[in-house]
Amino acid sequence: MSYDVFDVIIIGSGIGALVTATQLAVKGASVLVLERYIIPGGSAGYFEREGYKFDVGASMIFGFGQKGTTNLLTRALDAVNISLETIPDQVQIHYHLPNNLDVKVDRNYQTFLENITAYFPDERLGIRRFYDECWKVFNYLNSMDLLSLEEPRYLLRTFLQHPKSCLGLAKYLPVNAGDIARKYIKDPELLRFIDMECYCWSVVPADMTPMINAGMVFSDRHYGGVNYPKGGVGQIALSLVEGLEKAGGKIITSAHVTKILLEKGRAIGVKLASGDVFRASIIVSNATRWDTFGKLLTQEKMLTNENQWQQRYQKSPSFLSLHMGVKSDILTNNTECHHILLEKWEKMAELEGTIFVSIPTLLDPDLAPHGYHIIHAFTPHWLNEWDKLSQSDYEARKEAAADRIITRLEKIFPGLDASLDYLEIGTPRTHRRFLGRSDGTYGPIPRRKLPGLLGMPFNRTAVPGLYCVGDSTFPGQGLNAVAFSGFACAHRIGVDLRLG
Ligand SMILES: NC(=O)c1ccc[n+]([C@@H]2O[C@H](COP(=O)([O-])OP(=O)(O)OC[C@H]3O[C@@H](n4cnc5c(N)ncnc54)[C@H](O)[C@@H]3O)[C@@H](O)[C@H]2O)c1
Ligand SMILES: CC(C)=CCC/C(C)=C/C=C\C(C)=C/C=C/C(C)=C/C=C/C=C(C)/C=C/C=C(C)/C=C/C=C(\C)CCC=C(C)C
Repeated sequence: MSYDVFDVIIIGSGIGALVTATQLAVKGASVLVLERYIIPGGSAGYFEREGYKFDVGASMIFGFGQKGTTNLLTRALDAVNISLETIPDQVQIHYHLPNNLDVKVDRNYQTFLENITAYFPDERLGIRRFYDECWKVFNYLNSMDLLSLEEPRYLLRTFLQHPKSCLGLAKYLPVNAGDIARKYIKDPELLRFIDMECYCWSVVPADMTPMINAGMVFSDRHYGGVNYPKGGVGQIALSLVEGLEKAGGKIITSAHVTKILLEKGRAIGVKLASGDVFRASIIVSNATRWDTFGKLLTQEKMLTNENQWQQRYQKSPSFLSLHMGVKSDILTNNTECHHILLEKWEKMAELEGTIFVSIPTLLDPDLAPHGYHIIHAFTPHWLNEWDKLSQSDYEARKEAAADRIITRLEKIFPGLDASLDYLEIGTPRTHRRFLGRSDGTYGPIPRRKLPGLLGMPFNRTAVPGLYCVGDSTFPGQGLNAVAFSGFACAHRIGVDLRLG
């Protein structure tokens, strides 16, 4: 048993955690990050097999722009004097949708508008108005420093400096993207396209997707753009850890926190599976809310406000992931890095409905052996389909699911099956085991239509001394979103600890 004392202990090392840790370390706090897995990064981690370097999650990275204030990954690395080489992606997504709706979302805004308008010429004005309104939200965000909305002096200062942006954002906080889309667009097929535009990163349709997040994604892809870190997504976490250590912070991997310790109701430390105990003035959990309040805090009664939150939000499904190494000659010259495949609109949000595809080697060929590409295909799946199976049933189910997905992908990548060199199949069980996420969930989604982002909790919790960071906090899923949550968390803690 050890009794080291820190200013801040952070449970987990996802991007939300590492942004919090680096921000606090450069402010002079003594920070300890405890990660249960063998490497940092969480959903933004990687693994290597037979010469391939696979990203655990998708490879579509926002937040690496060079201008404005919303480029939060660039800013987080800048703060610890690190810059990462990134490779611009000219097309955010190539959609392969029902009724031969085949649309590329180009980095250039006008080109994208023309691509979609070609399918819906009667909706030219509505399309323009919807996406322009998204720009309005983005421009408000991109005009101000993005810090803790729980810090009154920051709110006042920001309001005095940017009253129009603050009032504008306050107006959009309770709004969902579907409300705005239906104001301008009538064509049901086009509204379904907007649903898919939201679903493919928020995993809910437009009516349940907060307008602030839609404003970020639908505009930043044409502003800072989608940029891939050279060496793979895992480089982001490795670089943040390098910066953390340079700034005096510490990380321990293979350190599984099993309990948050309370004294007179205040969080004062953590206990590890090894029995080791660490103490700190402040504890931050990067685990999901279900894990933090259901497992790490061993109170008999769930806190009332967490209970209320769980009545509003539920766990999204997890994913079935196919990490494939394929011969490069099956991809034609104009193949894009990211694809969405859906054959029937009504199946969009169903199990195995939408297939997401990332081919990061089109941007960074060094991630695979010469002459080969990585294709990562994933599709929503629930844990209960995979739990409590014998090993042989589990393997057989994985093979059958992979066959179904590969057969469907043959439509956009003819010859895929025959060109397979390597295949690793991840299930919701894999996500639960390696990411420590309850049921392997991708994150919280509204149970029903909610007022935009108003119901998402900030970083402080009802337990004094305990904060949360990551996709269980405002503004939710996405690397740039959890980076915001990290900036906000560190800002609030910095004020609470009176750091300079
Ligand atoms: N844009 C993309 O393509 C992309 C790709 C990957 C991930 N993502 C996003 O990343 C987001 C997740 O980031 P995040 O910061 O919320 O966290 P995360 O889930 O990625 O990381 C949490 C970390 O905490 C660790 N952990 C959990 N319980 C622990 C315990 N008890 N003790 C010690 N360690 C523990 C896990 O091992 C994991 O490393 C997701 O919302 C997803 O949208 C996006
Ligand atoms: C002062 C007063 C009076 C009022 C204050 C009002 C105010 C200042 C409000 C401020 C609100 C703020 C600051 C909000 C900030 C919101 C942010 C930063 C939101 C960021 C969102 C980022 C998102 C949603 C990023 C998502 C990214 C992606 C791509 C996620 C995942 C993608 C996949 C899993 C799919 C990949 C797809 C394929 C095809 C492989």
